[in-house]
Amino acid sequence: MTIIQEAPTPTVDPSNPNILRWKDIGLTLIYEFITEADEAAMIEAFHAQDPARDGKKRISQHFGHHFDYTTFGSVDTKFTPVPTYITDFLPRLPIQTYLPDQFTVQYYPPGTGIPPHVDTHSMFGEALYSLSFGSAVAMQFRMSGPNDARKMRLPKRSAQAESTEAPPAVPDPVDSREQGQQQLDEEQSPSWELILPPRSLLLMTGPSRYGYTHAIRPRKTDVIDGRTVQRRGRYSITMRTVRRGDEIGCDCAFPGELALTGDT
Ligand SMILES: O=C(O)CCC(=O)C(=O)O
Ligand SMILES: [Fe+2]
Repeated sequence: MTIIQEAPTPTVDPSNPNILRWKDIGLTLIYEFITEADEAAMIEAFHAQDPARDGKKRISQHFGHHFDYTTFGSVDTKFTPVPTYITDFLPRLPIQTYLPDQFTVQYYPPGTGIPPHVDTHSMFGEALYSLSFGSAVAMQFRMSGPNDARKMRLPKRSAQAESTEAPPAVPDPVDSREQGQQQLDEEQSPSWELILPPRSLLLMTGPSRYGYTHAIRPRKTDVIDGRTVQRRGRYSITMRTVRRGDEIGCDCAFPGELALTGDT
């Protein structure tokens, strides 16, 4: 059984109460990063391309360098121009030394979510952003362990075939008793949920980016400030920076990586 614990307490930026930081795990949440007018325009732009709102599945739109669900990397030959509703806010992202160049806009009808995963370490830069709009949602974090890495879904074909890098390592086999114990430990490793309000920007770096899985549980309600609240349609823009050539690879201290689910 998964143990749910209280979310750790953030530090509020002394000069801007809209900025919350969990410094030890590299997590930042910025409230009201976009205006309500921006939000309305983004929702309209999304549905101009994908009119359905009443489906039961998450819908994704890809901009910039596409994510390739067979390699968990990016496709260099597929580039979709990035809409101005995204490029307009890039100069306000908290990290300006490098900027995202891959954008996935997703619509989550109420009741849908995304399974626990760690976005690929080797293919994307450290900073991982999620801009939420349309509805609040709870994002669940859980420290990932070696068994999570073992469950990693390897790419169907290696994006590194053309590069000089070795393909992703297959985790060492372990004896089944040890594996069973680890599985138990991990199932019992506590998870906690963080409410992402509409118009907020989440930035994951360090441990929260590499050492924790993140997920959205598929359910119709969330508990916000002690009240059960119905989810409405929620949208997000996941922003990543594609690593290229020599930058592909990962020497971080965290165990393995879980690939994204390839269902979109
Ligand atoms: O919808 C979100 O906020 C996060 C989505 C996500 O984790 C991803 O696309 O990798
Ligand atoms: Fe993710």
